[in-house]
Amino acid sequence: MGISPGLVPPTPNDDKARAMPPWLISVRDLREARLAIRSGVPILDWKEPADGALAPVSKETWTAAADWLQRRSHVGGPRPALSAALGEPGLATRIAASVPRSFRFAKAGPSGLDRPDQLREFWGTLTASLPESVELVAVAYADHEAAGSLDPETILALAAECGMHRILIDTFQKSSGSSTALLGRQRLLSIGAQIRRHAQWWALAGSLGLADVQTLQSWFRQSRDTFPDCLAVRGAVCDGDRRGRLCPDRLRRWAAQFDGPAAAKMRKGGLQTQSKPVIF
Ligand SMILES: O=C[C@H](O)COP(=O)(O)O
Repeated sequence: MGISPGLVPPTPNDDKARAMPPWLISVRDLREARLAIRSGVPILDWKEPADGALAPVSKETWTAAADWLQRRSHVGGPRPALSAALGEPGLATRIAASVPRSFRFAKAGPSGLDRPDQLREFWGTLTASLPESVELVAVAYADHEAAGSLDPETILALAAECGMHRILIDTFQKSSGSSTALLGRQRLLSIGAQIRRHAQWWALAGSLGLADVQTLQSWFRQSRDTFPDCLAVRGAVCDGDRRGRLCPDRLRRWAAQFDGPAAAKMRKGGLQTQSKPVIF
């Protein structure tokens, strides 16, 4: 079971890319998506940040995003991969079937699911509902106690068992610090190593600021191969907090960090379709 070619960690000769992976921005509408694209973001995560960590946008906005992506294929230029946030379990299972086929990824929070069998069943239901072309990403919360969910290490192990290729680590509450502060150096290094042992790809989110990125780079200096494959951001690129609008100046500051070969490769359309997890 492998990782999509376009999302494979950078090659050993690619020092700059190894130092900084591609990034992802959460957007709530087309206006924000256009702004994010101008900053060279290869993955757009569609969510309503004012309604929770993984709250979805409306189905109409999904459709508008899919149409916009389709139009971009006619005019040329970078085509981002689209990802849909589905919310937490109850809502996610109701709306998963409506995710447009042209979205690459979907993810749902595991809050309230504190037993492995519950999480397996949840992922199975979502996988059966999502269009075949949309890959389900496993989510673990750094502040899992607040979410009433399993801890990240247990979720990673279950995801590997279920044949899932991609993991997002985020924070459920957006007021209790960053995922780096919550998990700390030893746990994040160990999580990175656990993910690599299973040849999985991972994105790290959770109130990340540029200072967190520097901290991560220093923590992972001795084990760059296990550094997150993607850093996912919202609050730090907004006016005010994550519920505000994307801020062009902040986007520029972040974009300067991510202008590496790995991001360029992804912008050229290196993402490949991933097969469904085999267990479901
Ligand atoms: O998936 C990315 C999240 O939306 C990150 O949001 P945040 O940076 O506000 O925690």
